[in-house]
Amino acid sequence: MEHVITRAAKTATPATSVQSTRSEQLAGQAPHPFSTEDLSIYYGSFEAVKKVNLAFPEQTVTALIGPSGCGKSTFLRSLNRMNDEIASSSTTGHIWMDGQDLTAPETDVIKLRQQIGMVWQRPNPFYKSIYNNIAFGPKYRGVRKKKQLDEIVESSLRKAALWDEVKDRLHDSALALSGGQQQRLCIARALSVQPKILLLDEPASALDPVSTGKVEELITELKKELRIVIVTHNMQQAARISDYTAYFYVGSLVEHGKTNDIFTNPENELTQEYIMGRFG
Ligand SMILES: Nc1ncnc2c1ncn2[C@@H]1O[C@H](COP(=O)(O)OP(=O)(O)OP(=O)(O)O)[C@@H](O)[C@H]1O
Repeated sequence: MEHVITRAAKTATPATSVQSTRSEQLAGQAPHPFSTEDLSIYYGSFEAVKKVNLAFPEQTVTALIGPSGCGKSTFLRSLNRMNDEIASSSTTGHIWMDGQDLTAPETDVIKLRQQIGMVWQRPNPFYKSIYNNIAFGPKYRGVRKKKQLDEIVESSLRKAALWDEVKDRLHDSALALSGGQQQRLCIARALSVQPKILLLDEPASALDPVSTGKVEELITELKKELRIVIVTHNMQQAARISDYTAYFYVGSLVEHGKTNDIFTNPENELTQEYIMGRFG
C-alpha cells in the first residue's frame, strides 16, 4: 500500500524545510514505490534543491509549481538522473523506485531513462522521419522485426493522440509537423519504450491554446497507465490536470498535498501568496 502523503505545517518557513524526513514519517516502513528522501541537489557548492521528501502515487499527476529559479526543473531532471549531464551538479539523499535507490552509482542510467521518460519545454524531435522518431528507442533496445516496430509506432502514436493526424505521412520528416504535433510526437517517443513514469518540463509552454488543450487531455489519459510529474508555471493548468501539487520556494518544498486542497485552502502562507498572486 502506498503511504499517505502529509501536508506541510502552516507556520514553517522554507529555510528550515517544512517536510519531515521519511525516517520521521515512515519509520520502519519500506520506501514509497517512487519517492525522494532528503534529496538535495547542488551546482558546485550552491544547494539548488534542499532535502526534499516527496512521493508520487500511481496513476496520478503531480504538478511542481513555484517562482522562477526555485529548483523545480532541477528536481524534475534529477528524477531520471538527467542532471548528471551537468558537470557541476551533485546529489545527496535518495530517489527510490521499487525499492532501488536510483542515486546509486551502479544505476544503469540508459535503462533508467527508458523507465522514466522525459519531455522538455521545447519540442525536440530527432532529424528523422515521424516513424523513425518513435522506432529509434525500441530499435536501440533490440527490436528488429518490422511488424513489431510498426505495432509500437502505431500504438505509441495512438496513445499520444497523434495517429490520425500522421498515419498517412509516417515517413515524412518530423520537423514538418506543427509545434503542438511535435510535442505530442516527443511524448509518443517517450512512450515507445514503455516507461513507468513520465517527467514533463513545462510541456505546453511553447504551444498555442488548442495544442495546449490536446497535451492536457493526453496527460489526463496517460495517467491511467503512468505516474506523471509536471513542472508548470500555469496555475490553471496545474489545477486542471494534477491530482497533487508541490509548491517549491528557494529550493525547499514548502507544501505538498491534493491539488484541490492546495488551491482552495493552502496551509502555508507562502503557498497562499504565490497561488493568490498567480491566480488572482
Ligand atoms: N546548470 C546550472 N548551473 C548552475 N546553476 C544552475 C544550473 N541550472 C540551474 N541552476 C540554478 O539552480 C536554481 C534552480 O534552477 P531551476 O532551473 O531548477 O529552477 P526552476 O524553478 O525550474 O526555474 P524556472 O521556473 O525559471 O524554470 C537557480 O538558482 C538556477 O540559477
